Amino acid sequence: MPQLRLALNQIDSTVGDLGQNADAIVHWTRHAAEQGAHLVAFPEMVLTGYPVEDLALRPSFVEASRQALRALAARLADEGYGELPVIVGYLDRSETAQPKYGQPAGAPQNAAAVLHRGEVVLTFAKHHLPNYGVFDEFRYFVPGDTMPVIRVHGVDVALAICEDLWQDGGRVPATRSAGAGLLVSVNASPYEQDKDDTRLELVRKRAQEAGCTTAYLAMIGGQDELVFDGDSIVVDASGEVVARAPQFAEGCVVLDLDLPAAGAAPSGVVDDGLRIHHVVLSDDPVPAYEAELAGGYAERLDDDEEVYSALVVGLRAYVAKNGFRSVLIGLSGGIDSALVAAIACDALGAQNVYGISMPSKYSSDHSRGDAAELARRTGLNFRTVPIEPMFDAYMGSLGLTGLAEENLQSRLRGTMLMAVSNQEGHIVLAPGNKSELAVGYSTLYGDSVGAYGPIKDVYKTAIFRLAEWRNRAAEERGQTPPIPENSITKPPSAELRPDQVDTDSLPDYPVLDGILALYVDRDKGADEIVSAGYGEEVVGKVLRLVDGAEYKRRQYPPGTKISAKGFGKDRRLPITNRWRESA
Ligand SMILES: Nc1ncnc2c1ncn2[C@@H]1O[C@H](COP(=O)(O)OP(=O)(O)OC[C@H]2O[C@@H]([n+]3cccc(C(=O)O)c3)[C@H](O)[C@@H]2O)[C@@H](O)[C@H]1O
Ligand SMILES: Nc1ncnc2c1ncn2[C@@H]1O[C@H](COP(=O)(O)OP(=O)(O)OP(=O)(O)O)[C@@H](O)[C@H]1O
Ligand SMILES: NC(=O)CC[C@H](N)C(=O)O
Repeated sequence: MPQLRLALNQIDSTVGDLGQNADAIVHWTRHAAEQGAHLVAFPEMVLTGYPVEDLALRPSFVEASRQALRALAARLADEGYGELPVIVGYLDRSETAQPKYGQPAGAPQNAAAVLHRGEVVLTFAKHHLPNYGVFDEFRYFVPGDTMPVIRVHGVDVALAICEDLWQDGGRVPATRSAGAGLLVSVNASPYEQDKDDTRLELVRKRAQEAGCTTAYLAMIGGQDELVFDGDSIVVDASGEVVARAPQFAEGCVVLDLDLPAAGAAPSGVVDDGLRIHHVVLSDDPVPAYEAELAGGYAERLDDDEEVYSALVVGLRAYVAKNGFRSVLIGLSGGIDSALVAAIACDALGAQNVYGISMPSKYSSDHSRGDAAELARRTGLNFRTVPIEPMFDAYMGSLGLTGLAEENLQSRLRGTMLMAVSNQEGHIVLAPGNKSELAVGYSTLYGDSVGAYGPIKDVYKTAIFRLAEWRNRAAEERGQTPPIPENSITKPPSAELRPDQVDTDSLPDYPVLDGILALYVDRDKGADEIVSAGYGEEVVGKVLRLVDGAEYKRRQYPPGTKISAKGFGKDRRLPITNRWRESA
């Protein structure tokens, strides 16, 4: 059996930065060459970044991607890596299919290419286009209709792109029909809780269907609301795991695979009308090499650590990729802003995190003290600016009462945060959680101001769990737990009027989150939620609040998605909407 040394580069790329992405590909190809690799792969659309959204509709960007691909092929050869075949995802256009929006050139395609000896020797487009959740690929792309197979050192390697593995039919059975000895799938699969288990089962199943070792190469990093968690997987033809890369870590998995020698060159049309496109790069057996490398098996993170890591990676990517270094947070002494501050310190370093306590006449002593204690524990930059003089000035002019008076306090804090952001250049983090966003429990242009919402997809009940996990993790490492115990144990309160607590307006969080999980995440109707054991009255109230807060959510900043249904592209509801659920 020939052996093939495969290098899977689980790396980050930045949407639109063709130059920097090409540099990263060269860097990691050099690394793979130094490791003696015979075949090198990079993730889906690594050259352009993923997802490019409506940039795909701009012919200038499509051309730039095609041009960057050709330049990359030449550069790899110039730098001495021409003999090494490199699989690179990029944005292409079809020479034949008409664009959907009348652009002058052919329709855009989510494509990948094999670069060898300075040339683009093979290109192919994704066959199955995802069009659900956060994906809109039918909006942009036309599907590919070939089955790419490259012969590398006497092994036939079939190629696929992400969704090609998620749907039945297409390139997986075609890999078997083509008699390939290895299937390499390049991916950009956004993080969701528990998706690692789903992916593992998927890859095992598809390897058995394809009848060959299957390498699933994942992307790492973050793009706007999405986090890419890595977790590349290689399984053999029987579905046994051969290697698994770490989650949330950039790097290269290099492994030696025993693979069957290729037979006669595959040709013809196979499953789903896919025409085999077979390119022989090298029929020579693999040159002798010495060191035995193993891909290894990185242990999975536990559930809370995994979510927390996703929140850290998502925030870090957003801040860095948008050209910022520092963030600003209003610190109330409560658990939400404390958790956001802990995440920010882990993502950016405490020296880049700025917190302001902005007490009003309703702020309790403990809320001021807890905010200061958080700053002491984490080392973030801290100051206190009371809002009372500004509040008094507004009240003197307007004579506000009730909710208007309450919301004014929140808005003064929002204005203050934006003013300091303008003055000092930090971006403002919005500390709203998924429970609050669901029911509209925040003040528009008040505590909802900001550039990014790190915990907007985390329910309040999970906020407590994550805070406790982060403190426990610190203790286990012999460090100071970042979040003051009091911020975790005191009853949540907006402190906008005397003795206010969240439960004055909302059901207890376990009940609220239970209902939201059914209504928001699973689109259950009122009857089904009541049948699940929740009271008719509370269900009616929560559903009314959720429906009535759509306008507020639309104006909320973007933030890291961790669930299968975040408040972003996953859940698109009309703002103007008279449909109401009744139990
Ligand atoms: N469909 C629609 N499309 C566009 N705008 C719409 C609208 N419906 C109302 N509006 C407008 O929205 C505004 C009302 O919204 P808004 O000003 O936010 O005020 P509102 O939602 O009435 O009140 C804020 C609520 O959030 C609570 N809160 C505030 C701050 C922090 C926290 C916390 O614990 O985290 C909780 C507070 O106790 C109160 O219950 C009005 O200007 C109204 O005209
Ligand atoms: N006294 C304050 N000083 C600074 N920021 C504040 C203050 N009060 C509220 N904020 C900001 O407004 C956000 C909403 O806070 P609020 O206390 O109303 O409710 P919360 O959702 O329970 O949040 P938290 O758990 O952080 O207190 C806070 O996370 C914080 O960023
Ligand atoms: N880029 C893709 O095709 C991703 C789609 C796939 N179902 C996933 O979530 O992993």
